[in-house]
Amino acid sequence: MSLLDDTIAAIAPRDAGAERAARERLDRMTKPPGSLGVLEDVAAQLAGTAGVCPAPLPGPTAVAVFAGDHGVHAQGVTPWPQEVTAQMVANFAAGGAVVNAFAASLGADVVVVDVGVATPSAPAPGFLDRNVRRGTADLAEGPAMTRDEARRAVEVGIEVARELAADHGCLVTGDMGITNTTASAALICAFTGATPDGATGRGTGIDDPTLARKVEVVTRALARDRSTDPLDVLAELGGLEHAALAGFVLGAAAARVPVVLDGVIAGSAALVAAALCPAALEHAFAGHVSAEPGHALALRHLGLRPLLGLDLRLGEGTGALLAVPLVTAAARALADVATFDSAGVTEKA
Ligand SMILES: Cc1cc2ncn([C@H]3O[C@H](COP(=O)(O)O)[C@@H](O)[C@H]3O)c2cc1C
Ligand SMILES: O=C(O)c1cccnc1
Repeated sequence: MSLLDDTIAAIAPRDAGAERAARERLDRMTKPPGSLGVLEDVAAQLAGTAGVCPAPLPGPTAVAVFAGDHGVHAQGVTPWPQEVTAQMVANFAAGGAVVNAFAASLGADVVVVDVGVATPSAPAPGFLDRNVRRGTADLAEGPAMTRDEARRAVEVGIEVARELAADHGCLVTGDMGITNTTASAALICAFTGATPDGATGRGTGIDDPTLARKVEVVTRALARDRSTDPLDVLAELGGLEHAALAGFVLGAAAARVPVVLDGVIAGSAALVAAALCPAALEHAFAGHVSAEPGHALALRHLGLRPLLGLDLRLGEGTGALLAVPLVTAAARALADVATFDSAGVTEKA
């Protein structure tokens, strides 16, 4: 069996008993039942993933930033040059990007993974060279990659999740890849049935003619015949970082470590993971909903409620990192808060 098959076979749904115990404890805690709203769902989910109530605090935290380049850049769907991907990889490794600042504010580790960047990067602490291919082919013209490349990039994500899960209790998705919102839109349309017009957004902030071109590119890619097999759809329309992110979600679920998803790139990759193994998403949180319109469509399809809505449209893992304190707070409340009995507080009549 391949690493991908083994990983899917190892993924189990959340533990219903631990989750029930969490719900019962949340109702006995010194607060009106239900008063923590969505954080009660977060706490119960954490217990279900850990298989024990209360769940251990979900830390330390690591964000994995998967980087890749895209042949569809040739279609003029972004004003940014492709070399910005490799330049930002160097910036992440030097600690100079927004993701580094947000991670530092949490004490989270940042790992940068070249899974598909067009040019090699210099070795650096926290940088992993797991390049599968130096950028995808142009998805407007034909398949972005082969099925074998897609599977190998998925397995990079699984391996990174497995390595990080050995000494982290909370995993966070990050991405870098100029033009990757185009591939994200194509994946979202393919998996949810959304229209290119509805799922395609302005990415880094493009003008109207560029947006029209981007919608046309996504429409053209989707018009090709393709199989419905999730790996084939990924190979046809996705990016190498999307593939690795799908694997990262699967690997976290197999290791029973909660994973917090970032924006539209992670959301589209999570659709691939869910198509390969629906139970994997039981262990995921949507950190936020980004300004990219396809992201809300992906989350709705996945049945995930975003923890934050801040109109972010950056990626890198930034929105997901901002949600980590909410996940930690939910876990701490479940673990620490007294019950009516233990605190001697009288319950409602
Ligand atoms: C300097 C810079 C830093 C970034 N960090 C994340 N992204 C984000 O923007 C890109 C996707 O947008 P599009 O599809 O429009 O190219 C991805 O690299 C994503 O991570 C960045 C983009 C830029 C320019
Ligand atoms: O949703 C995101 O994370 C996003 C949106 C625009 C550009 N880059 C990332």
